Amino acid sequence: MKLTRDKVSSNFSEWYDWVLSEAEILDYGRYPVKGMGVWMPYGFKIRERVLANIRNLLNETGHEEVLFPLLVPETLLAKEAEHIEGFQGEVFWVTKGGNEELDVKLALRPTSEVSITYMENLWIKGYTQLPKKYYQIVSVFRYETKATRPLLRVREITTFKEAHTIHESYEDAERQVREAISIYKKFFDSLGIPYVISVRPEWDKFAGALYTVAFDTIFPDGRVVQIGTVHHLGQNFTKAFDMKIQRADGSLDYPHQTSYGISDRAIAAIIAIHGDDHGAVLHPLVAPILVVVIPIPAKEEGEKVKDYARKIAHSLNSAGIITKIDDNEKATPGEKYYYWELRGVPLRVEVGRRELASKTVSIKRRDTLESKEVELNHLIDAVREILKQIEDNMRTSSWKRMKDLVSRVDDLNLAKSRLESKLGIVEVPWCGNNKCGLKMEEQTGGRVLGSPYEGAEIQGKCVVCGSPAETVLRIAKTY
Ligand SMILES: Nc1ncnc2c1ncn2[C@@H]1O[C@H](COS(=O)(=O)NC(=O)[C@@H](N)CS)[C@@H](O)[C@H]1O
Repeated sequence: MKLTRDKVSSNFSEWYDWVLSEAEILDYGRYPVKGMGVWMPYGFKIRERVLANIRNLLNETGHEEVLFPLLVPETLLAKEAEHIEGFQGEVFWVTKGGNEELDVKLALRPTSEVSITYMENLWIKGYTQLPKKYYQIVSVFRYETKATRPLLRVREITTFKEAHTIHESYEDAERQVREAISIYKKFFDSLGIPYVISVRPEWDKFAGALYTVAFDTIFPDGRVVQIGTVHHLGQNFTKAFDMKIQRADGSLDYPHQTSYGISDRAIAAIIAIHGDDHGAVLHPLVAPILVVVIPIPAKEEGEKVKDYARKIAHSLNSAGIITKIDDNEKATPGEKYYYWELRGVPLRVEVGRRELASKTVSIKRRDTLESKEVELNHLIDAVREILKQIEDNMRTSSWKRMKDLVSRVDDLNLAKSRLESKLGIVEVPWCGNNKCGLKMEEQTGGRVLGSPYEGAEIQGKCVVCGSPAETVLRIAKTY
């Protein structure tokens, strides 16, 4: 399937499904429950490496991993009015145990604010225990009624990395929002995934939040995907649970909370944004195999070539560079190239009689498909250096591709036509009035992502009402 990566291509969706199934990452659409797929061994290893990455970032910033029950009683979920209202249509309910009707129906958690606040109310009595930063990496369930898509819009999110924090003051929770944003920046930067950070509009914040800050990225088809969100919850949930703590000045008050989460969409972004015509291009940080060694069969000296290949694989593995040798007799080198390129292995080492004779190896990069000859005794350093170059190249090229799809326009019709032709994100001057913001969605057919979390240059006139702009609003076609 020919797919030009840089053109905003309509068959991105087919490419995406093709890579996930052909590379045996995820078997999606065949398991007999809509919106749920099966992680296959290779994909499961990618998933484990992504989770290890976010775990490290959370653990080194004082977050403590916990594990809450999957089932949430309706009485808890209903505590925070806006929250239950927002999730009402998205909850899977358990209503029976064996042959008995349950007296209180139980939700499969769609997210865990109410479960965590309920238990914090038992655990936390005073400000000396604060702040607390918990997180869990669990499955959450949402009865999505729009078309489901593997990893992007599923009914079981299997890698929901949700963090929940609690603080003595609004300001300390605000500081935590900033910390969460810097953690998510590090996470996406380490994977070379580009993003814009926006404060979601009032009408599109998380149900139960004071405000929501979201990370959005642009997929190769030009559509925008929300890949992470950070919410300041204020006292909404602690008031709903009547949870008061003793403050430093001795007064009793409701503590303030935040929550933030990244779902399977992070893996969807790694596959979609870095992939190419040959399949996945895996980031070295999450690739289950970093180097595949392929011996080129030779009539004479065939055994020597294989020994040479085995020696190379052994020295790379001993240096901690996960390497696999593909000495499958039944496949030709060309078939092996196709097989491992589809799976996005960052480096391929080809060794034949020529390399044996000259004590060199030929290294082929998966990201640029460039080859280079390397002396055997420089192999380890060369591989390490090239893996670093791959990381840098993946990040810079994906940021450039995204930046080319973000444009500033000062006219609503131009914004509409831009979204229809190029998709991506348009930024228009905005007076800050929600009425004007909603009008922009109506008139462009796009969705308002919100205003830049940081660094908006404020100039021009609101494209709807003409009054002086306070900031810009980002509009896009989203998943
Ligand atoms: N059906 C879905 N499939 C895949 N990812 C989803 C789905 N619904 C939401 N997400 C992702 O999950 C992230 C967090 O979800 S959320 O509703 O915005 N926020 C929360 O649930 C908060 N409790 C923070 S953990 C979103 O940013 C979005 O990227």
